[in-house]
Amino acid sequence: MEQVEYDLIVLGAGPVGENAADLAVRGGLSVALVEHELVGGECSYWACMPSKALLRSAQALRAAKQVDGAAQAVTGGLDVNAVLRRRNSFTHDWNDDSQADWVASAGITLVRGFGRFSGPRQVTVTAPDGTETVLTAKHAVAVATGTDAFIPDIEGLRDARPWTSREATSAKEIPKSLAIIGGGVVATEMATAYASFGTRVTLISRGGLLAGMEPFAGEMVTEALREQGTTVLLNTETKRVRRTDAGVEIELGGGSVITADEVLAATGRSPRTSDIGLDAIGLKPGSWLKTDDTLLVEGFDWLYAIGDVNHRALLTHQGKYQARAVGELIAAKASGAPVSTDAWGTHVATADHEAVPQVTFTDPEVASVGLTAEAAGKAGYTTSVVDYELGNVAGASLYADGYAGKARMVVDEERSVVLGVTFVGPDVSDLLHAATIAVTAQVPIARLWHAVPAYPTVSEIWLRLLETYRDQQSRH
Ligand SMILES: Cc1cc2nc3c(=O)[nH]c(=O)nc-3n(C[C@H](O)[C@H](O)[C@H](O)COP(=O)(O)OP(=O)(O)OC[C@H]3O[C@@H](n4cnc5c(N)ncnc54)[C@H](O)[C@@H]3O)c2cc1C
Ligand SMILES: NC(=O)c1ccc[n+]([C@@H]2O[C@H](COP(=O)([O-])OP(=O)(O)OC[C@H]3O[C@@H](n4cnc5c(N)ncnc54)[C@H](O)[C@@H]3O)[C@@H](O)[C@H]2O)c1
Repeated sequence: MEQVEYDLIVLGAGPVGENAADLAVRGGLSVALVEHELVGGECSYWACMPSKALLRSAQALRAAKQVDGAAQAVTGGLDVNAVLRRRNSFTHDWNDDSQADWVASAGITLVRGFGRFSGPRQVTVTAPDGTETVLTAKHAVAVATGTDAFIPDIEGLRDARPWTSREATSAKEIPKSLAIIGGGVVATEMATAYASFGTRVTLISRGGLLAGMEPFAGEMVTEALREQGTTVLLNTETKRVRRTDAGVEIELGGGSVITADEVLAATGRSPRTSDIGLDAIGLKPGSWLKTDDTLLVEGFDWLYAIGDVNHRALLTHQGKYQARAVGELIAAKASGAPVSTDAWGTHVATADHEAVPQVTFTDPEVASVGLTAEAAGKAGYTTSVVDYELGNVAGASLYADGYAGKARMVVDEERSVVLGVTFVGPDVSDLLHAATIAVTAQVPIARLWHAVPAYPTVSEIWLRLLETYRDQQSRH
């Protein structure tokens, strides 16, 4: 059995593990990056990239159809085979050579195989041919193993071999009908994509859609999905699922039965920690790895958890943000350089708490950052809520005929700063970063008036929100 020592071991080469390894190498450390599937992780091959590729073509088609003059040039429908071909180009046909080449060029040692803790600071990697290598970490181990799809305990569901996000994002053939259980981001995005391919989609949510976001986001997406031909069943329990010769049969709470070729379980995620030897270091297998803001796992001074597996914010960009903090922190600690761990310091992931941006790529898109009005109230802030119809902005009316959308800004009255912003509308995703800067930098409202949006862009929504806020204030 081979034994090797590195300054840092990173377990899992998804986007988050890759980034942590890169930053640590840049800080002068030797790093082993352990991966048992594809370098690039879920995001590159079965999540962000293929899902967005599946959505983009229909979005472009819709955008052209919404502009008189361009609409006349749209004489055909979506070419689904071309969409799948384009998706395959983003996943490199599920081949990770280019990412493995990047890892090597970055000076990181890629160790192919399945890693498990075999003791403190020690990871044993079982290679595909069964050989074992024991890796020892001089300074730290960072767990970046991500998540699997969570399949709930619905009678018959597991036996019915449901699709998860993996099958939905990598499908080579498009089913004629698809039932989706769940009302979150995966459910709404995949309903949007498959409906655009002509699949008969039935979405079954036990509540509303997009819980945790501003309520109008879920309401507008529900309405849009229905207009796009999806059957959206809200407040509906899934009682039983059964695979038949023809596909699947799904019994709902009220006793009615729906049938479909496939069923997609879009019901959340579970941490990939059940088989990584957590018991060898005194932790419970299968648990989320809870961390402090330096991403150290509670009770350890050498064990970090980054990305999805720590359950702080299950998003690639947020995990990469954590990875940068951790890679630089471990390198700084190893060299005796100063560390910066106060709130908003270099080596902490402060933004995870109240400044997380997210885009849901439905049509309309939902782009949000920070706290919703409800979350801000629960957190004890005294707030004002400012709403504006996006379609009334001159830039939006030029952008698309009949542009319909909505924006909300949540203001902290005590500090006069923005706590959260939500945009719902066609192609609003790139409006989001200005909002993220306003929220993270805690830009005072008085100064925001000096950030002048160019006329006539959709960004003028900022001016409208400020004017509306001013008018609301003057009425009080
Ligand atoms: C359908 C879908 C769409 C999404 N779209 C977006 C989006 O548009 N934007 C966004 O920000 N987020 C999106 N997400 C979330 C995003 O995919 C995750 O937040 C991100 O992949 C987390 O990165 P990670 O590196 O923590 O984990 P992962 O990407 O899951 O990578 C973990 C890696 O660790 C490896 N690994 C695990 N255990 C071991 C082991 N024991 N030994 C060796 N290797 C191991 C795995 O093989 C994997 O390669 C989406 C998720 C889904 C499901
Ligand atoms: N564009 C993006 O940024 C993007 C896209 C997709 C996924 N993601 C990330 O991936 C993660 C996973 O997405 P997701 O949609 O799977 O999770 P989610 O947490 O967003 O939604 C899960 C849904 O499943 C439902 N559900 C859970 N258990 C159930 C049960 N027993 N019966 C019926 N319904 C049940 C919930 O009510 C909820 O509607 C999210 O946290 C998200 O951040 C991000």
